[in-house]
Amino acid sequence: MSPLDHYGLDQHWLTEFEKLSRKTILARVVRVDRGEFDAITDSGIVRATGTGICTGDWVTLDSFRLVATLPRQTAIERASAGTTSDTQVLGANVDTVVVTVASDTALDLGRVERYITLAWGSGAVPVVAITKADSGSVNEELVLEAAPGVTVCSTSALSDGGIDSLTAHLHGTIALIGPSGSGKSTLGNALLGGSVFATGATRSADSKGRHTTAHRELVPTPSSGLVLLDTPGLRSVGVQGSEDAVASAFSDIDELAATCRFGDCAHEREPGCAVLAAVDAGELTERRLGNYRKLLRENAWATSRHDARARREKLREYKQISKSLRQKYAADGRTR
Ligand SMILES: Nc1nc2c(ncn2[C@@H]2O[C@H](COP(=O)(O)OP(=O)(O)OP(=O)(O)O)[C@@H](O)[C@H]2O)c(=O)[nH]1
Ligand SMILES: [Zn+2]
Repeated sequence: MSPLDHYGLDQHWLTEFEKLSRKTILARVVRVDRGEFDAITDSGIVRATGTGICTGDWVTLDSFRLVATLPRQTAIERASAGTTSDTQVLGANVDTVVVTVASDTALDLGRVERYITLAWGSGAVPVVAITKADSGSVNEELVLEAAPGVTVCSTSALSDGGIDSLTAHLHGTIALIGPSGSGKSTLGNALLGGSVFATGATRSADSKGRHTTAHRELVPTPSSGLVLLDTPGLRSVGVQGSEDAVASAFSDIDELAATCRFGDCAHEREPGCAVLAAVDAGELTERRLGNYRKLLRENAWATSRHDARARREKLREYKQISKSLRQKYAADGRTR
């Protein structure tokens, strides 16, 4: 058996690889540092050079240099905070995104919805894991308001509670995402059956947690055939570029909207609005509808900002071309 088999190698990647040059070797990116990365190959972990890749990517190498990145099947991308319109890829080729929600922290349903939107937007399937079920009051029923149609499992890494039933819902490459201190690394270790990821003691006063996972690293589980990707706690999660992801995360509202009287109903005050009727009937909370609108707005804004940047880059390119053409004509003029 090749080490790659433990890192999620399947027929899809073999087929993709066969389309490329046979002189290279197939590898999967396990960990990325500045300009360098660790990758697993047929003959174990190697250190290679290259940029533009992220943990989870399938790549080809030639003498420890990156040659090509195979097309990503999924990518967890978040809009980075601040004024740029850059996105940050947190992990590639992830099959299941486990969103961790700590039972001992005040439940923030809006944040859960945000993470679930991020997960659907990646192309992977989200699963919610309530962590620290041994100490806290957040339960599955409470979380389901923010996650209709999504599997929600209560777990405790201390007592091993719920780990097996969570594992039953996982397949392939798993990414753990959630706020700092929400128990991602501890859950990851429980899934691995050992201590691989560094865990941190939370500051008990505010339960905010210190950042303990500095690197995103792929680790195969010995028994269940899963590959785990631990991510650092995220302070902010911007969503962008995917109205479909918002529609998936809010499938209940999406389904209601299909039965509104007007096809272009904005669910503000239109007659025959099924969404507002559901709010009136107590079937949908104002909070959830409000967050749905907010994520749609944020998504539209990020997309337009992205388009504006693309236009600026195009313009800069044209200016560069016309400048070099002017120089060329000027030079031609002199020699003529
Ligand atoms: N009681 C209890 N405590 C837990 C459980 N899981 C995690 N903790 C504690 O919660 C704290 C944070 O856990 P981590 O696993 O480090 O959290 P994290 O999400 O990986 O944090 P970052 O790496 O900072 O993003 C640690 O003190 C853990 O011991 C659990 O099931 N029960
Ligand atoms: Zn409506």
